[in-house]
Amino acid sequence: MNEEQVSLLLKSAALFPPPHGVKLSYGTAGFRADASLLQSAVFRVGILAALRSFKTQSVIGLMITASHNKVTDNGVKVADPNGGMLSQDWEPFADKLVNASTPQLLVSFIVEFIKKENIQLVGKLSAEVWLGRDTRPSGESLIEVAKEGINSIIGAAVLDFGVLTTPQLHWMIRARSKGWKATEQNYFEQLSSSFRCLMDLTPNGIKVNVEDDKLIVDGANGVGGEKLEILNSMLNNLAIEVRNCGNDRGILNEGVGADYVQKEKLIPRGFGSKDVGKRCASLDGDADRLVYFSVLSDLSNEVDLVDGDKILSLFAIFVTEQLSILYKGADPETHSSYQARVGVVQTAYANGASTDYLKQSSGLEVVLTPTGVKFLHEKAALYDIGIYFEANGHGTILFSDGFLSWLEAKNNELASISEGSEEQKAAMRLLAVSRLINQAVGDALSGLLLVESILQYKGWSVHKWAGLYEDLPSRQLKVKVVDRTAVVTENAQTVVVRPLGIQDAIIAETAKYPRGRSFIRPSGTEDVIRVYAEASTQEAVDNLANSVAMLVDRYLGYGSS
Ligand SMILES: CC(=O)N[C@H]1[C@@H](OP(=O)(O)O)O[C@H](CO)[C@@H](O)[C@@H]1O
Ligand SMILES: [Mg+2]
Repeated sequence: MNEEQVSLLLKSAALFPPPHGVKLSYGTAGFRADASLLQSAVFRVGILAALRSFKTQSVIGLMITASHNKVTDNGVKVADPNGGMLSQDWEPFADKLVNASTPQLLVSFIVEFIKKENIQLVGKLSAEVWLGRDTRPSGESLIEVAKEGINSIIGAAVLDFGVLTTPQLHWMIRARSKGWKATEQNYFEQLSSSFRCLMDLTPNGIKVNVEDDKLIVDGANGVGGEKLEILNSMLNNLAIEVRNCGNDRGILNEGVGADYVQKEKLIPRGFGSKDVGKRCASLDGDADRLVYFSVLSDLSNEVDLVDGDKILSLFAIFVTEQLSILYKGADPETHSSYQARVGVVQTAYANGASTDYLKQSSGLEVVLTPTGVKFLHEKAALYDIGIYFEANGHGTILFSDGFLSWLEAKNNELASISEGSEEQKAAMRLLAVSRLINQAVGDALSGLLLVESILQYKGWSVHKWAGLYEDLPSRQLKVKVVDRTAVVTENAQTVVVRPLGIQDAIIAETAKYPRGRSFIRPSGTEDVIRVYAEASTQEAVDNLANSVAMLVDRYLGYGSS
């Protein structure tokens, strides 16, 4: 690094000192905290994004969002050129950068890192970072801080796209690095045209009166509602009513949104007895999560939840069905030349009934990873068609390049010999799915359109779908502790290895309940320990979850030391 660069960094870093006594970690999905604590972190992630762009010689994304967290929180995360999360081997550098206590230390870490990574900051090479933010009020000023960070690396350019959903930015970055059209408008066009294509391929005989069959969407008072309205205006074969758009004084994620509906299993604000039995969906604050639900009765606030596990099951059913249609007509030789490997990926939060269902009914390979999309995505990418979902509704489908080129060729071949045949339609459907679904990252909007087209294709109501299998009763709780980093887990985060003794206590407690299962882990996005429990009845699972929460408090709570 030359002198000019060093002095620019020292000068600008001095404007954004890190808050005293706050240690931040890149966590499950970037740095998150109360927005007032984030200026320094965002500035430094701006630097990191510019360096990442120099290193990869591709456009990098930087998103300001705290997703489902409360409106006063915010966060920052980086999208890599493939549209996925920041490569995990850069996370320790991100932690080091953000927690450096002085500008001098910050600069010395940067110097050391660019040497280690052999990043060339000089010569003809340049860098470019694209910015997006959700609708949090603090986002406006944090975006400006991110720009300061990026601009403090000489040769780095910045493009600010304003308010976007997180998956839109990831999609745009992926499209850009593949040399495709990459604007927000291109995103809407690709989603709407591939959705239309899927709807056109719906088998004859399914007559749908779209007005009677309206989908009602809870936008979490965030960015998703307004973007869905735009998408909706480009579709003419689906009726969507969006509520909780954030323009009716509702507060982001407060009593609304996918996280609330999935974790509390209660109806979001703005929904009520008038909606009993209707097909409803809920997005989270940055629209990368999607769950469906129906209002159970006008006497209670409870929902019949159709969570990420059931979306995963629906996608798996559809994909395997299309593959078998495609293979049926193929001569055995061609067929054996490409046997697509299909795999599904879940986390320990997946309802046990869903895992059983997927294994038994579809015979698919089911893999478990730790929580966090970065882990699921990585595993799903190992298949020709990898479908991953977290129970909370974050997930997508990944298609391998090899499979897609085979599929394109197959489609062309079928079009020339048997245009309009069932086999060719199956090929076209799978191709349309690969364009509709956001292959960069889980995306509530593209996921929603895929769900809608599959329900139409199958002629299924939300109730029929919900009845694929019955969820085991489950409960999630959060416990505030002195130091959540004291909890160390292994085995896809299902076994606690520190503090000593607590795992045995959890096992002993769980053994008291038929079909009992419980685990704890530190949240990567909130300052809490999460408790998950499952058992054969709701009463039993509530007791189990409460007992485990008490164990957490005994071992780690404020009275524990
Ligand atoms: C139980 C749960 O839903 N955890 C969520 C939540 O992470 P935690 O590390 O559990 O706070 O936010 C992540 C980012 O959105 C998401 O990937 C993850 O699934
Ligand atoms: Mg989110």
